[in-house]
Amino acid sequence: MIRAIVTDIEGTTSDIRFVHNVLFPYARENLPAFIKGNEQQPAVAQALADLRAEVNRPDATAQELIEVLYGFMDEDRKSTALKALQGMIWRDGYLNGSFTGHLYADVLPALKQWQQQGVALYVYSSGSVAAQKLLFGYSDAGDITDLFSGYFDTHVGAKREVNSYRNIAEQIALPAAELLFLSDIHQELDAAREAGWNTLQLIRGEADAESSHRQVSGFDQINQELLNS
Ligand SMILES: CSCCC(=O)C(=O)COP(=O)(O)O
Ligand SMILES: [Mg+2]
Repeated sequence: MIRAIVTDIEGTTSDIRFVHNVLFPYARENLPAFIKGNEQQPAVAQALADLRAEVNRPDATAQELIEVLYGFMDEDRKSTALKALQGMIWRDGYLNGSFTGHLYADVLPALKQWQQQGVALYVYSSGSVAAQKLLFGYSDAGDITDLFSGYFDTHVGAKREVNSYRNIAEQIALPAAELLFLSDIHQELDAAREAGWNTLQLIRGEADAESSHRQVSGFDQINQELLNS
């Protein structure tokens, strides 16, 4: 019996094109001005210190770190420091109405139904917890953050590592066999399954022939039978 569902965002609740064509370019364009204008702010200073440690360059200047961050963005590196800074930059974009967080049409009705059935809902994304709360707080359907009981980011570990799912299960305080992870990426689902979790793959676009996970094309296909099986 599934007692908690943990969902990925990009490619699962939300269109990958929203992340790659709207969020990422917005962070890119605003990065230099944001760093230069805010580098003394404690949260920004902490992220820059984490980045210096990550690249083992303790004396790197803000300008040098901006170059590092552009390199990370080019390779879509899931660096915790980069993700923290992107989330801070996106905040302005959500607040000034530049965009709202994309949600597939099948997501909100399913989340509401699962919550009413007593299934606890969580988010796990490489995007920072702050960025996750912004996306769901300023979503196409308004603020839906009250649907979720908790949020996890790379502070619990990377999404393709088994230990990350062990850490999440420990924090949710449920056995892995009662947890379901929803993601579009089979390598993430492989890691969750190795940790004992149930898995379902969202196929929002192209088929994934290399996956051994059960697949659905939307949250509306995740019915009671699937949750109980
Ligand atoms: C909070 S939405 C932005 C997601 C993000 O920054 C990202 O890198 C998506 O990575 P994921 O591993 O969650 O697919
Ligand atoms: Mg994804």
